[in-house]
Amino acid sequence: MDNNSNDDFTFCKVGLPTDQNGVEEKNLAADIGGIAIKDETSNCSDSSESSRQVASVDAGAPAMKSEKARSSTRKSAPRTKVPFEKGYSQMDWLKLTQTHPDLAGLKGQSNRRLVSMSEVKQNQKEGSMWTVLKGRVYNISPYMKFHPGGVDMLMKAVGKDSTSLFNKYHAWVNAEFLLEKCLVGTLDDGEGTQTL
Ligand code: HEM
Repeated sequence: MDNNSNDDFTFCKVGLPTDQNGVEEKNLAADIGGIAIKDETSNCSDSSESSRQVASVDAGAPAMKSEKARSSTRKSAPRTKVPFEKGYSQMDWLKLTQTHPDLAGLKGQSNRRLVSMSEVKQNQKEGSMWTVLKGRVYNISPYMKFHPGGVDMLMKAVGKDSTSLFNKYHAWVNAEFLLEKCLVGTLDDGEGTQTL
């Protein structure tokens, strides 16, 4: 995979909006694999809505929902976005989802199956960290280092239903799209595992 920094993209450009720290402004617009992603603006260390950065994926499946939806659902959770490590930007994640053959770790098993909560709890190891989000079960292990809120925050989701935590911090984020390739199955509310 090409790790050229010119390809790097993040939902949040870390640093000051102006060049006060010598941080170079660069055009983050990119077009990768037919998905055009625009960087429409400045910085996210400022908590005001007007200066928030908005990212959109022009492929009919936006990674984040509309600004209107974001402001109407937003609660007062603190902003704690972390700088991404080189090679772990959101653009890098999108590239990985397009190239990796088995991010969910299904090993040939179908993801159209019901998964029990006890099975979710059993998957908390490196490489296989499951969480429940809006009734779906995902292996979030591969997404860990790509999570803009940091590994520690995402670790809180492992082995449990993270829907309320997810909504508390960012109900506007389109996890169905971001984690599409990490889908393991659908939560079986009534326990017991069976094929759909
Ligand atoms: C399980 C799937 C999750 C996905 C796909 C996901 C994705 C994201 C994305 C895309 C952002 C950037 C949002 C933005 O720029 O506005 C973000 C930020 C963040 N996430 Fe998550 N997240 C997940 C779970 C969680 C959980 C469970 C927590 C808390 C325990 C959490 C805490 C945060 C925090 C604190 C930020 C930084 C918020 C900000 O400053 O705007 N995330 N996450």
